[in-house]
Amino acid sequence: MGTGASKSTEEGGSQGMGEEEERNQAGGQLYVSLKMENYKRKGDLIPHVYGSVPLVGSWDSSKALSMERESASLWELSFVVPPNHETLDFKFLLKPKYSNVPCIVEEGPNRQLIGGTLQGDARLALFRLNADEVLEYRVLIQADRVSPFDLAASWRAYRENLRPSAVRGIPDVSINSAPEMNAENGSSASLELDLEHYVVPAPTTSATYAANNTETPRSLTLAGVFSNMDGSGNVLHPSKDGSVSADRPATIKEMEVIVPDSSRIYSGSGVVESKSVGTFSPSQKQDGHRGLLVDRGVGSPRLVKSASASTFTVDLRLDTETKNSMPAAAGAVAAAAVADQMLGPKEDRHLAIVLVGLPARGKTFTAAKLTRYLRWLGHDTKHFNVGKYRRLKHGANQSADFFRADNPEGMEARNEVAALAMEDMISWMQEGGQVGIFDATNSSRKRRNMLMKMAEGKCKIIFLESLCNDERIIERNIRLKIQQSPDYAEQPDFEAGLQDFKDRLANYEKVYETVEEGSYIKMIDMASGHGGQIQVNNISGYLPGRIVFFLVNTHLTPRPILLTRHGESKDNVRGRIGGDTALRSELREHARNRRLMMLL
Ligand SMILES: Nc1ncnc2c1ncn2[C@@H]1O[C@H](COP(=O)(O)OP(=O)(O)OP(=O)(O)O)[C@@H](O)[C@H]1O
Ligand SMILES: O=P(O)(O)OC[C@H]1O[C@](O)(CO)[C@@H](O)[C@@H]1O
Repeated sequence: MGTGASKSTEEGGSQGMGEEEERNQAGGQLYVSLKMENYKRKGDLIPHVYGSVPLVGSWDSSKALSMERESASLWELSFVVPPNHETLDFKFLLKPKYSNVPCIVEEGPNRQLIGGTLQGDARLALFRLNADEVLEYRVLIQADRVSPFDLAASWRAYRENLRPSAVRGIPDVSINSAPEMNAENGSSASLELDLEHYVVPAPTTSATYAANNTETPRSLTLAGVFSNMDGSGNVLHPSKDGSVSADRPATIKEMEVIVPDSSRIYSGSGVVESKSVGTFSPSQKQDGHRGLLVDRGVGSPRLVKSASASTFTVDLRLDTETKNSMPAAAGAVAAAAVADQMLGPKEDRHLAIVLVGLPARGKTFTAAKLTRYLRWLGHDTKHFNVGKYRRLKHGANQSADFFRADNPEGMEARNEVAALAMEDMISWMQEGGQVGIFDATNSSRKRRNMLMKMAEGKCKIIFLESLCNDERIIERNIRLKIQQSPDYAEQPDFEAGLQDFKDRLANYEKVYETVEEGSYIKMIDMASGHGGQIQVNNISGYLPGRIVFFLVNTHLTPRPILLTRHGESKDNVRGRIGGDTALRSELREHARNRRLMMLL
């Protein structure tokens, strides 16, 4: 018989509430393992699990998580939830891995997991194939509390070996299994948290254009509204999450790029003074987030009001207490992502970062970097680029006239694709997505009002405006855009492309309205190499604080990274390589000088 042999069940009766709460406080997550015995594959039918929360598909069988074959006839699905997770109703079902038909849901009421404990009687899973044929399988459901350290170790082992491991007795972590290329063997699940997905564009040599890596319109796959080429030769590839991505190496044209002096030296104290100007809501609370948060060793920003009411200082010194109390562990990222999906009031779970800025102000660049950072912290984040939607719907060869504010067709077309991208982003959030990054110029108050209306009651919006007053940087950016953007891939004449982009920019400049409404962060001259400024208004909460911290610290200009070998060590003198002995004493001075050289 299937059992709810969870640790929590056994402990539930004997533990006092205080103790249980204490254990929750101490961190750790519940590692839930669902197993089905003796299932021999019937055609392409594979056991799946679906249920009431986004993690298991929100009762949408097409998003059910497929179980993986652990041995010839034992199937398993495991995931991590916080100990005080929402009630999880779920059922087993049989269906093909890449299709939703046939879909045979197990008979009987929903199974229910509360606090890692299976409610009610454990029972066989019964699948009625037709009037005469019923299949029965024993299922095992187990929840174990694991510490962030064990999770981290298990996660690392998984990443390193890509096969089941049993570090400290903990089975492998498998979260949000997604369809993979090899449908036949049904082995290792791929992980939703593909932290390497994003490539930050390197300005001069990047072969990828950051906007290509962003989300593709849902309607592209559903209704065929868009063409399957974005006008620049991009081929659309189905990806593992069922969406489609487009990529192609940018056409590199011969041109000269002027790279301004990028040196930015911070003082050794780690305190950046007056980098930020503006208001910061006193209601900011670092502890307002209920999910497990991962300290990535970067600390939290401490925003200290200075004597002047309108300025504050960002203190970047690490809070050693916080640093030591949380593991900077990859495995805990997984737990954080799951915890974030399941905890907190619904309206607080979704954040939209809406970029604002004239063309060639680094919006896409910033959006891609921020996406990667937030994913790295464990937050489910997606980047929606309206330019990509525009290219797919209207082709990539629109001239500057398309972007004139007094061109009603152009305006309608632009607003339409912006609304489509926003709709897609909100739908994705309603399916459990956490942070959406909405990347367009959003350069008029009217457009931003439209977005705020669409977001009402669904997500919180923070505008992130990029302003740049340095003509040299703008010129460099524009030249890079002509080189890399699919908008100019078909334009063989670099100068003609340059002129068209400058005309486009002029059209935007005529009607540009800087952000003065709502919650916003302004990045001003951040790429100038002279520090720049960040202004914030009406920003509060853990995640927005992290975002400000990231933007303050991010490097926007190319800079050298110096690597150096250590000098000759005492072991080296004895002919040994490796070990960890001290340097030859006469080399210590040399090492000190070398460190100094690197700091300069
Ligand atoms: N804060 C910034 N200010 C100015 N330039 C920046 C900034 N951040 C990055 N950049 C540079 O801007 C260049 C162009 O960036 P990007 O394509 O992201 O611009 P964009 O604003 O999205 O343009 P568009 O609206 O035309 O798509 C990048 O190569 C990057 O080096
Ligand atoms: O419709 P908006 O807000 O101008 O923003 C989208 C447009 O911004 C751009 O990035 C401007 O260059 C275009 O690629 C894109 O079509």
